[in-house]
Amino acid sequence: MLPAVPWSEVDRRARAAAGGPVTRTGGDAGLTVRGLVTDSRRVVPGALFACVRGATSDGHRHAAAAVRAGAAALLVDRPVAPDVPHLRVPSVRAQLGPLGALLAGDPARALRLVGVTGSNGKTTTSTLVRGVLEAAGARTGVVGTLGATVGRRSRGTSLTTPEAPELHELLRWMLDAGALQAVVEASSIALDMGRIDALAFDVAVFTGFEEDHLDHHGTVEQYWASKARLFERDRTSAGVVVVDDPWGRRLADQAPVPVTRVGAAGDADVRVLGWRTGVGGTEVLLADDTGGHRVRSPLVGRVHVTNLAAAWATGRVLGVPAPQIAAGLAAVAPPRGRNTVLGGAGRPLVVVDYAHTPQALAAAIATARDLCRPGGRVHLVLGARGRRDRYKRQGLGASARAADVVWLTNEGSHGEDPAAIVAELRVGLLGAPAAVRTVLDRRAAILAAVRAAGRADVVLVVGRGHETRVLDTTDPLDAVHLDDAEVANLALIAEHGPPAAADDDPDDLDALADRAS
Ligand SMILES: CC(=O)N[C@H]1[C@@H](OP(=O)(O)OP(=O)(O)OC[C@H]2O[C@@H](n3ccc(=O)[nH]c3=O)[C@H](O)[C@@H]2O)O[C@H](CO)[C@@H](O)[C@@H]1O[C@H](C)C(=O)N[C@@H](C)C(=O)N[C@H](CCC(=O)O)C(=O)O
Repeated sequence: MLPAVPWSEVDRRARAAAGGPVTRTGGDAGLTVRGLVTDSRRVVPGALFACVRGATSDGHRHAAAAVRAGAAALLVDRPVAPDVPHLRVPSVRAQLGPLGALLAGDPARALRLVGVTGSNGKTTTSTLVRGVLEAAGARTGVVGTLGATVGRRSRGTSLTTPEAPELHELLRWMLDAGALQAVVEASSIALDMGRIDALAFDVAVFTGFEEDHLDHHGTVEQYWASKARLFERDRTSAGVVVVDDPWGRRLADQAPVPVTRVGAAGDADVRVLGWRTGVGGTEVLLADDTGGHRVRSPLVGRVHVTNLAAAWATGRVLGVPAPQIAAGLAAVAPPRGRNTVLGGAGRPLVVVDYAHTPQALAAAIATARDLCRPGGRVHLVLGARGRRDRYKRQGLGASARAADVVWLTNEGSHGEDPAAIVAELRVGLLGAPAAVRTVLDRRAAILAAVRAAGRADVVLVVGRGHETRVLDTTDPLDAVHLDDAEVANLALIAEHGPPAAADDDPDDLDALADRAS
């Protein structure tokens, strides 16, 4: 249960955080508020309702509804309901972190915190870091794209990084459940919009970078700058940075906090010396200041090599002994929709992955190629989400050229014409050696790919990963259930029968070729 906080205390915290004048109106000495809410449809009696100006709506317009739902007071930047106790501040959004923390009882002060950012690999790395910290004996919560978890309890979230009040409430929930530590996925948009304000991380992790979310950030430089903010002194004490791309290298060079460099480069502090991956998992050979280490993980795919190395480095920075880190990494099960491997046992393999950027797609195709049996082909089921980051589509098509057969399909058009989205993907595929087919119905596309695949082949279904809802209109209420892994499993059974009893697949790491980094 969230604490009841005196109105005067809210006023004091708001003044400390504000960059300009704060005016308190109404509210007698006995007034308390419980919980900070930014959506009028979620107000509970006694809450403080923050009127946030957004891109499509303005919370000030919903203040009356919030009061009707029982809001005890309002946080505003212009007067809207003079009779209701309110605090007027220069920026409501800028107060969400400080006041969200206060109204959740400042849980972050009692938790050791790790923040994870990067274009790809945030979810996997967060899950791995949690595994490392739990192996060291302390209960650890995690919040990110897959929701929030502590112990065996989970809660759904609608954003990768929730709005600050929800995030602080989740940290309170974790603390109350006995957590001593928490791992927070920090998206660039969240960093930009202040969703992780009022959190001081012990370690900030950067998993890598490629162009994304330019609809929001405008330029790549701005996108990088948003991520780099996590490495400022007021946000973290230390950094762990994958330096395999120039943006990571630049971050490691410019960060004002001590940084542990991770990657294949000779000057990396945690250096990847070699790796191999297959259906049985991934093995990475690392070197750090304590010597060489062999890390084994059930996660499948080359993209996880640096995720594992970054989680290793985070454990080291937090003082976890090497054997416990290795045990923790070995015990973490693959997160849902991150190179989830289905099939095998006499049937083609199907890999379901979240890859939705050109580089992530290229890496996913390379992993699918690693998993093919001799002579096997890669069938790629590819779409692109409507009404978001349209500039990525031709790049996705270009990466798809590395597949043998490409099944272009719908990935949730959000009101756009699915055929027009596919046409834009096709531009990147012009002249490609790959055979390209279009099946707009996503279920039918997955089924067709699985039907066409031989025993040595791999069907790679990308874009949605763990997601189970798909939307083809602009009204979120029209979203329907669609789970790529579920469809692929049904297709495997329909086309190739149930798994054979004797599994003669090469699911032993020793059967796999070594790679030198
Ligand atoms: C760009 C962005 O992040 N937008 C978020 C932002 O929307 P917005 O500013 O347009 O808000 P708005 O809809 O205009 O509403 C303004 C205010 O009025 C309130 N309201 C609105 C209607 C109503 O009836 N009552 C009411 O009180 C809203 O709750 C809000 O506080 O505030 C909303 C409420 O919190 C968010 O749902 C919305 O996320 C949208 C849905 C979104 O899709 N965001 C994505 C792009 C995002 O943040 N993704 C990142 C990155 C993921 C990754 O790593 O790839 C993430 O962290 O999830």
